[in-house]
This record gives sequence, C-alpha cells and structure tokens, in this order.
Amino acid sequence: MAKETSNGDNSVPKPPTPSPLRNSKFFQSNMRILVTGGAGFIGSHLVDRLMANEKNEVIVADNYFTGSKDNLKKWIGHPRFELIRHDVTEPLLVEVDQIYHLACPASPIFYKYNAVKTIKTNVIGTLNMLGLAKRVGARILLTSTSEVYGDPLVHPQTEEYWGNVNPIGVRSCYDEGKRVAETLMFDYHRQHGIEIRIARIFNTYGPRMNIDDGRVVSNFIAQALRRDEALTVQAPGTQTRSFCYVSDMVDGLIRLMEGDNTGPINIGNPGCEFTMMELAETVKELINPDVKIKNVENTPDDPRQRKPDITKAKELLGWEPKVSLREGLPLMEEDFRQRLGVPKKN
Ligand SMILES: NC(=O)c1ccc[n+]([C@@H]2O[C@H](COP(=O)([O-])OP(=O)(O)OC[C@H]3O[C@@H](n4cnc5c(N)ncnc54)[C@H](O)[C@@H]3O)[C@@H](O)[C@H]2O)c1
Ligand SMILES: O=C(O)[C@H]1O[C@H](OP(=O)(O)OP(=O)(O)OC[C@H]2O[C@@H](n3ccc(=O)[nH]c3=O)[C@H](O)[C@@H]2O)[C@H](O)[C@@H](O)[C@@H]1O
Repeated sequence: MAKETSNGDNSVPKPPTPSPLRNSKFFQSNMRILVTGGAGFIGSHLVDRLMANEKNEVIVADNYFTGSKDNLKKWIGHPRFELIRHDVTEPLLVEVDQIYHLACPASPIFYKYNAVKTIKTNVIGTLNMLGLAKRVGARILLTSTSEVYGDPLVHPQTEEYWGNVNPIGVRSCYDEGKRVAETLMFDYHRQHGIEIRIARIFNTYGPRMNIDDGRVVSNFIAQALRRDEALTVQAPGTQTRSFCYVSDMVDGLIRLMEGDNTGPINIGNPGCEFTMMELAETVKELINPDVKIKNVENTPDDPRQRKPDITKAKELLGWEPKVSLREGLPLMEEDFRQRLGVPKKN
C-alpha cells in the first residue's frame, strides 16, 4: 500500500502528528532545552539560569570528562530537569526546542590530553547535535571560542578577522576543531535552514571551575590559597587575556539564543585585559599578599594577546559585561576556600 503523503504525489511523507499529550495537563513546560556539557563550569551556571524560568524544562547530556554531577546537585530529582550520561560523539535522540551545545573540554591541559577525542568531540559531536536540531527543528547555539583567532595579528579582535591559526600544532585539535564546528553550523544553516547561533567566548572565570583545571585564574587562586605554592606565570608573562565573569557570560549566551542574529558574536570583557604578570599581582594583592610569583616555561603556540571587540554584542544583543576582575575574583576565592577547606582569617 502506498504511504499517505502531504501533497498526494506519494513522494514526501507526511510529518508525524504531535503527541496528543502536547496540550494536556501533563505537558507543563513551554520550552524544552538541551544543554550539552551542562555538568561543566559554564554549562552548570547556564542550567541554573534556565531552570530559574519555570516555563523551561532542561535536559543535560554530559560524559563527565571535565564536568561533574556535583555542579548540578541542586537540580537532580527536580521534575523539570533530566541528566543523561552521554557522549556527544554518539547520536542522541531527544525532542527539544533549543540546544545549547557546550560539550568540549575547555582547559588546554584537558583538551590536549586526548587530542583525537577533542577533535572528534568538536566535529562529530557538533555534526550529531546539528543532525538532532535538523530532525526536531530546534534552534542550536555553539559555544565557539576566541581561539578561532589563533595568535591574533589584529587587536582587539573583531568577528570579521579570520585569524592566525597553526593547523598542525598542539592546540589545533581545539582551535581548528571549533573552526570546523563553526563551518558545520553555517553549512547546516545554508543547506537545511537550521536556526543557528554562534558565540565566540573569551576567557571566562568564576566559581565551580575545577580546582585543578589548569587554566590561569583557577591555578592562581588555588596556588594563592594552598600553603607553600607560588603563582606560576608562564613565560614571558606579558601575554594578555581579557577575563569575563561567568554570570555576564551566561547572560550573553541567553540573549544570543533568544535574539535574531546568527553570529558569530564575540562575548567577553574588553575592560579586563591583563598581562599574566598583572593578573598574578592582582591575585597576590587581593587574596594572599605573602604568596610568591615564579616564572615557568610556557607551552607551544600560546596566543600573545587577546581582547574582544564587543561592538556587535552591544548593538545586536544589548549586552555588555558588568563584573570587573576585582569584583569577580573575591567571588571565586570564596568558592575555592570552601572547596579547599581554607577559611578566611579575620
Ligand atoms: N571557559 C572559557 O573560558 C571558554 C572560552 C571559550 C570557549 N569556551 C567553550 O565553552 C564550553 C564550556 O566550557 P567550560 O569552561 O564550561 O568547560 P568545562 O570543561 O568545565 O565543561 C565542558 C563540559 O563538556 C563535557 N564534555 C566534554 N566532552 C564531552 C563529550 N564528548 N560528550 C559529552 N560531554 C562532554 C565535560 O564533561 C564538561 O562537563 C566549551 O565548549 C568551551 O570550548 C569556554
Ligand atoms: O577564551 C578562550 O577562547 C580560550 O581560553 C582559554 O585558553 P587560554 O587563554 O590559553 O587559557 P589559560 O590556560 O587560562 O591560559 C591563559 C594564559 O595564562 C598563562 N598561564 C596559564 C596557567 C598558569 O598557571 N600560568 C600562566 O601564566 C598561559 O600561558 C596563557 O598565556 C581556555 O582554556 C579555552 O577553553 C578557551 O577557548
């Protein structure tokens, strides 16, 4: 027997009818949102913000490589929340309206640990999430990175800058991986009409970063709080980063998802550009004036300068960061003190 079709010519199958429960009392939320990598640092803060809206139902898919259930413990068991142990390099079948695709190790130590897996996560993982978005008609946001600009020759970096990236270096699994992920997003958008959003995130810090994450802010705070450790400034110490507090970042990501622009859009804090030596001195001043600072060797291809031009974020999203580094560091210090069991002396 011929299949019933939408246009009567037997070629295009009719779309499935929505579940009869869709409009019943059992269907409570207006928006079902998937957050991949939601057990990680930025992801768990994003989940907190999304869960604060009672109209949202949130599903987290994470393989716990760098994330932890601990970051989500207040939501486990909540009727609007689900947590799935899942690796995005495998397909995932869930019915959702929006996908925040964050899954990917972010600290250089962790993304270099298994470089092949990192590139698979960026490429196959993003393909899988785009396939899901296509199947269910969901809008998808990719958390790309300022690392797509490589070791930038333009300062500050605008979204139009194509970057200066080593395609065969030790960081390539991450920065070239994210560049391919951006390409896939745009190809699915052009070819299949998928609604996409791309955020280029610049160095973000805050509570819940892994204590031994290896990134500079978490390293310096942990070193300042642990006895007999020095702040390890990697050579030459004049390299810069611009540090964005996590609540500002989450606000920017949600505005991008909710708005009308595909991006890519830089989200970061240009007001907080510091050299690594200046950052070490600020941590010393604010957290432990007795801590020593020592120079150590750097790793290959470390970008020498980085600062976002956020004109687009301001104009298109009405977004700009609010939290300065001097305000953000003490908030992170408090969280690290609790987790390390180092109370503040009065
Ligand atoms: N924090 C930053 O400064 C920064 C800057 C630029 C871009 N980003 C991007 O933002 C996202 C989140 O970064 P973060 O700082 O929260 O890092 P994070 O390492 O804390 O979180 C990443 C999460 O993804 C999960 N994950 C990794 N590989 C996975 C896989 N194959 N399948 C399922 N889950 C997987 C991890 O377990 C973890 O929970 C990443 O995509 C990262 O590239 C972060
Ligand atoms: O914002 C981004 O786009 C990217 O930024 C970071 O990459 P990176 O800037 O190299 O992050 P860190 O490892 O925190 O290094 C920042 C700087 O601090 C220096 N550093 C790091 C650690 C340390 O103990 N001491 C130190 O001086 C590094 O040499 C580097 O110059 C993140 O790790 C990436 O996930 C993210 O995509």
